[in-house]
Amino acid sequence: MTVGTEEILTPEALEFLYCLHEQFNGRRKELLAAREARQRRFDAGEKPDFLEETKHIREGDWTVAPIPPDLQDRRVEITGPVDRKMIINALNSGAKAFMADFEDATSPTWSNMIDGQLNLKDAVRRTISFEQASNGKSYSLNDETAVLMVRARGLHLDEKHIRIDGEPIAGGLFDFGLYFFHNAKELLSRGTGPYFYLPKLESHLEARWWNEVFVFAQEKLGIPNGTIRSTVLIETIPAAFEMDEILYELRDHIAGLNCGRWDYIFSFIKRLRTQPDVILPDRGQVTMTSPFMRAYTQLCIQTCHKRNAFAMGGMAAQIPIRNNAQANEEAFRKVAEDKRREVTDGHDGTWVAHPGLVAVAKAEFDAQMETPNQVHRKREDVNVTAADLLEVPTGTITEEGLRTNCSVGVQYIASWLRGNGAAPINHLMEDAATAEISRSQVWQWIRHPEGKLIDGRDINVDLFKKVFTDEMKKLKEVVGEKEFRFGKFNEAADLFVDLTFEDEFEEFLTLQGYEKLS
Ligand SMILES: CC(=O)SCCNC(=O)CCNC(=O)[C@H](O)C(C)(C)COP(=O)(O)OP(=O)(O)OC[C@H]1O[C@@H](n2cnc3c(N)ncnc32)[C@H](O)[C@@H]1OP(=O)(O)O
Ligand SMILES: O=CC(=O)O
Ligand SMILES: [Mg+2]
Repeated sequence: MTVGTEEILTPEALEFLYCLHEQFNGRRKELLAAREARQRRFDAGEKPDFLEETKHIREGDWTVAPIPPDLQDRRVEITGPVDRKMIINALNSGAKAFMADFEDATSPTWSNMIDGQLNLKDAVRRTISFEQASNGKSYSLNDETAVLMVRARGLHLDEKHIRIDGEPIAGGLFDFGLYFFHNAKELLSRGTGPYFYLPKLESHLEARWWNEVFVFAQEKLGIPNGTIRSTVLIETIPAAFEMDEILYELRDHIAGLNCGRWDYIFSFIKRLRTQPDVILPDRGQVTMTSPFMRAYTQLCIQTCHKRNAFAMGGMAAQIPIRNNAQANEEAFRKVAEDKRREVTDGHDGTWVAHPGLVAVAKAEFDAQMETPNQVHRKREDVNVTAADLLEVPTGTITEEGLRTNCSVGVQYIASWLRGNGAAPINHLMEDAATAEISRSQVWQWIRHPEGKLIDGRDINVDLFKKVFTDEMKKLKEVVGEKEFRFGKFNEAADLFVDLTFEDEFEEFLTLQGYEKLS
């Protein structure tokens, strides 16, 4: 048993999880089935669009409940896995908030899940500390720390280690339920609150589900309704058409929306993958200045500010590069440029992946945002249509792009299978969302009639096999035979190939990956 399990899975906490599962798992399964049904409609050629039946909400005059004082200024939020040392580093980083991540940045092994809950429990009580065995360095919290927020797993993921009447509990209910159960009252006594990030929502009905979970959980613990505050990631293409509705459903429990750019690109590919006019160029060519990405971020800002909610920016992939000052400077320049664009557009804050980037992002926001947020900038000048959100980015597919997708995808999956959900690869932050882009591009390029390299060669199974074999050979040379064998690279390569060859597109690589995790 993982050390500390008894402290987290107390009889009372298990009873709480049981109640959440009983109340909400049935509806979760219906919502997942609704995603599948919608996919079939997209496969038949339907385009995502604003919903007719919720027009009154989009056109209505309403705002979300006032946002708590400690969430008013979120100009820089750091994100990271629920690892003990990283939690301390993130809370001490100088960022206004820290999103502790059970989703994209975490491989959901049982020990990661239990340790993560223990670490967060200690962090909330400020008793968290860490000794690094390799260099004897000690870690503890500074007097002033970031506001803690927790991202629970998405609706699609199960937590297979807790089964109720033979069924696994939802990963998201497990993460939310345990963090809330153990910490909500403590957080309130310390003048803050139970704050969450909600990932990968595809509709306002999913937001309604989360709202019902919150209402139920607060009542069960005797905590006032409206205490929980969540920030919903707009990181799927269907959700971009339901931003008002998502805010509306969660209006008593919302703090804002966040533009989760990497999953958004993945979702665009995944949901529209069979449509003849939809094919994306190399991953490196799809940027935040691509018109469809600008349309979505601008609409998010306008929608949030109209409802007095915050519009958070996203994650630039660059991270500090040690031992190469010039490359490091270039990485910082790119992050600064990204953050400058976000604050100029009207975002109220942004994400960074690394403590070394807090100052870079803060400088850009400080320079242009004198107030704690800029919710007063209503951006009434923005006029985004469905066609703008669906504008397919132009560019080219190169052999290099195909090779990078294979290599980076396998390197990330190997890391995830080893229990690390975020990894530095080619000096960029890679996590579950970025890896999904890589493998979904390869899947689509092989099958799409326009799946051709810039030199006219067809991207087919033979080309993929050749490129993939080459890339695995190169990887083996770089990491070494032994590391390749024992570092889960073979398993990762097998999974990448399986996902690529399955005609029925797998919704998330982490679903098959999870079967291989302990
Ligand atoms: C698409 C999305 O969902 S984005 C959000 C999800 N993704 C993430 O949260 C990624 C977060 N970032 C990370 O996990 C890491 O920065 C990585 C994996 C990208 C790079 O990690 P590393 O190569 O180990 O970073 P590096 O060696 O430069 O770290 C230096 C120090 O900073 C710390 N550090 C790095 N990133 C973080 C972080 N996000 N939070 C807290 N501490 C961090 C390290 O623990 C290390 O501390 P130490 O000096 O006390 O030992
Ligand atoms: O969760 C964030 C993203 O970009 O995906
Ligand atoms: Mg994401």
